[in-house]
Amino acid sequence: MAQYRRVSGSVGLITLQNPPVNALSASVRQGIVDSVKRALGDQKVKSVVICGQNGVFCGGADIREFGRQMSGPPLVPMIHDIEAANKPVVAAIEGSALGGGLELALGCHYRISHSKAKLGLPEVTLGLLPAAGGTQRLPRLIGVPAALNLITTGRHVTAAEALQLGILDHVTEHNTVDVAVKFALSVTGESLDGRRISSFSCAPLSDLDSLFEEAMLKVRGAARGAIAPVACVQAVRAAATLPYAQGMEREKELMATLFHSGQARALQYFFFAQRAVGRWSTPSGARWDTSQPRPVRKAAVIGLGTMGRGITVALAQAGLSVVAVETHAKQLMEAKKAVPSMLKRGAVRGGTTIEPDSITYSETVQAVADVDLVIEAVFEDMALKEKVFQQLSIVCKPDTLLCTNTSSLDVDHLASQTRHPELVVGMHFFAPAHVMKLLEVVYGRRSSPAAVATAMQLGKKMGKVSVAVGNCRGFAGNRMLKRYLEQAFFLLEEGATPELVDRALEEFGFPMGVFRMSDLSGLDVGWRVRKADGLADTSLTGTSARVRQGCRYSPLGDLLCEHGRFGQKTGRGWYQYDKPGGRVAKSDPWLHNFLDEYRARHGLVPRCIDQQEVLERCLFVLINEGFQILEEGIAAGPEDIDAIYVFGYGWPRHRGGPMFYADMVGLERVVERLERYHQAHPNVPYLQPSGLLRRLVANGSPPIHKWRNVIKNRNSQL
Ligand SMILES: CC/C=C\C=C\CC(=O)SCCNC(=O)CCNC(=O)[C@H](O)C(C)(C)COP(=O)(O)OP(=O)(O)OC[C@H]1O[C@@H](n2cnc3c(N)ncnc32)[C@H](O)[C@@H]1OP(=O)(O)O
Repeated sequence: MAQYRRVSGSVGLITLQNPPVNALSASVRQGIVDSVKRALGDQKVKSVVICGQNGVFCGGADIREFGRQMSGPPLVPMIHDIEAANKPVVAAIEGSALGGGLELALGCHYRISHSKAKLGLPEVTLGLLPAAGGTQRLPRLIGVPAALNLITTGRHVTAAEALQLGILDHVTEHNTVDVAVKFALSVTGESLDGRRISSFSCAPLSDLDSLFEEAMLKVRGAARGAIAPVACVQAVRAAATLPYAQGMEREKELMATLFHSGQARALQYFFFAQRAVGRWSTPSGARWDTSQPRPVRKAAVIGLGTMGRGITVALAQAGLSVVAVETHAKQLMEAKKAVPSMLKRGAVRGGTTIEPDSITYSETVQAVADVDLVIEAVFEDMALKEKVFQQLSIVCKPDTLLCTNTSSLDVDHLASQTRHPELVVGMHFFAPAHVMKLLEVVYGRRSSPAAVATAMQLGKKMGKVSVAVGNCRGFAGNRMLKRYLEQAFFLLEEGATPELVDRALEEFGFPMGVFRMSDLSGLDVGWRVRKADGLADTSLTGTSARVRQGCRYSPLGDLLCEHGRFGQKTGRGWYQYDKPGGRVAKSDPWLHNFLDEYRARHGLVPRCIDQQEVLERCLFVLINEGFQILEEGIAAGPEDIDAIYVFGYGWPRHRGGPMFYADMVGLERVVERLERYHQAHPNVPYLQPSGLLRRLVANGSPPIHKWRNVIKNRNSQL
């Protein structure tokens, strides 16, 4: 809806009304069309102001309407009519002017904004382009390079930046609508000839071709295989090279290629999925809307290795005062140097300042006596962590929340070491902890709703996407990753190379294939875990060398570690690097020889493996584990798993996440391929489709937003 009234005698005030963000639904568009008509037809009205109710101008098109039968007046002619009006129209921007919201404002003759507002054209993040004239008006208003940047990244800019770029005419600290009405009165009767952006020409540039070539290279590099950024560049190019009307035609054509694409569906699904993970629940009935988080003002970090340092920085950046504890003097000294410089770099990036005295350092755990929350980040060793939790339970206030940053160990067992197991949860950060967006909040059997709520809220305060998951080996993310890694190893045994596997995954859209990623994070990490589990015994010979606990096992990773090949840090891993710590992976003839010899030793005849098999084996097995995790209630819904994979494991966002991908591929096909691979590899039990996956197929493969019903109701017929 849009409300219309006359104010100050001669200003027609149109207020968009569609909470919470005044999205341009069919009824809002109809309301605008009707109101503009009324204002222009009313002789008493000399100028018009458009604003949004509740301090938000407009969050853009109503994303929930996409993919449905479109109704109501279309945006393009609506904005065209506003621009063509013979009375000045002023946009009064508060809160957000995004997507279609900013395009509406660009159709107005003037734009006045509150200083706290954010503006942007984020369509690219939804797999679209700004197709209500945004790609044609913005370059004409602010120049091609700046418009290219905003449209291809979708970033939101502050009012101050928007003013500097020339998007806004005025920024105010006062009541924006009042200021806009006053302004509208002041421009009554003035010529509008120079105010219609569609009549502008783009500022000429000397080397247009190389500008667009560079832009194209940049977007292709940033999001492998994503089609929307490419279309955005093409649309802006049309603005720079064609008259407005032809540019609009090109914008429309390009939008048509995107609008119904799988990528747009995936990105729009993911937009809502990110928000759904905030509405967490646990099997014991704790929920986001009924569990009260505790205030956390002072926190502590135990262990200042790579993870502990990152967590310390993340907490300080969130405005907490932090006690950073490291019992090894040398490590403490190094951390005291590293943390401030990480903070400084973060401040430069984010334009913030952190009080240096918000962090105090200590060599003893006694220093955490008065904190509200502790995050343990010591070496991944259960005996060591047990000791730390026993100590914390004695030293801390009785109501202090005790969190562990373990990536796979049993949170319930750690809780059992304390006096208040209900106050223990996992907070699983991803390296680098101050940069990576993902936080897995792991609730144990006895974690209280308040403990889970507090960790979830703290994650949000740190700018993370916090996902609540249950306690099991590897939680959700690493448990799925294990299956993916194992398949990659098996593929090498069967004849693939690291290059072939990585190429397939990178072409799928991962920033790094599994072997490059393994070289980056260090092969020794998994090796230590496998050794602790009694799996990494390379003295075994014959068939038992490749079998553990009755299942197929590949000792390839263990063998590489025994050769001292830990990845980038040693300059050798699945690839070779020019020096230890080198970043550029090169194919390594030693590794290929090693694989040949390994296969010969085990009587494995290499076969030709294509990209499709790589993708199906690696991804479907990971997806299958995801279904198992849903079945067990470790994750509450597919959105949780998808958020974990996009934010923590580099799953390409334009593919929506593993569970959404399964929905796109078709659950029946996933089952059929898994069954086929299981037949070929009967000693790999987790290639068997999970019970939930089969149940969904038996229920007619419902779309992903209905899966929760099937999960909730084991006997559901939907
Ligand atoms: C021919 C075609 C022509 C034109 C095409 C135009 C394309 C577009 O305009 S696409 C839309 C572009 N806009 C956006 O991408 C903005 C999306 N929204 C946001 O970024 C944020 O919501 C926000 C506006 C900055 C507000 O943030 P915040 O205050 O943190 O609230 P949220 O939790 O994000 O949102 C609250 C609630 O609103 C829902 N929502 C937000 N925006 C939209 C929207 N554009 N359409 C529909 N729904 C929207 C959001 O999902 C939340 O609801 P939940 O139920 O919690 O999911």
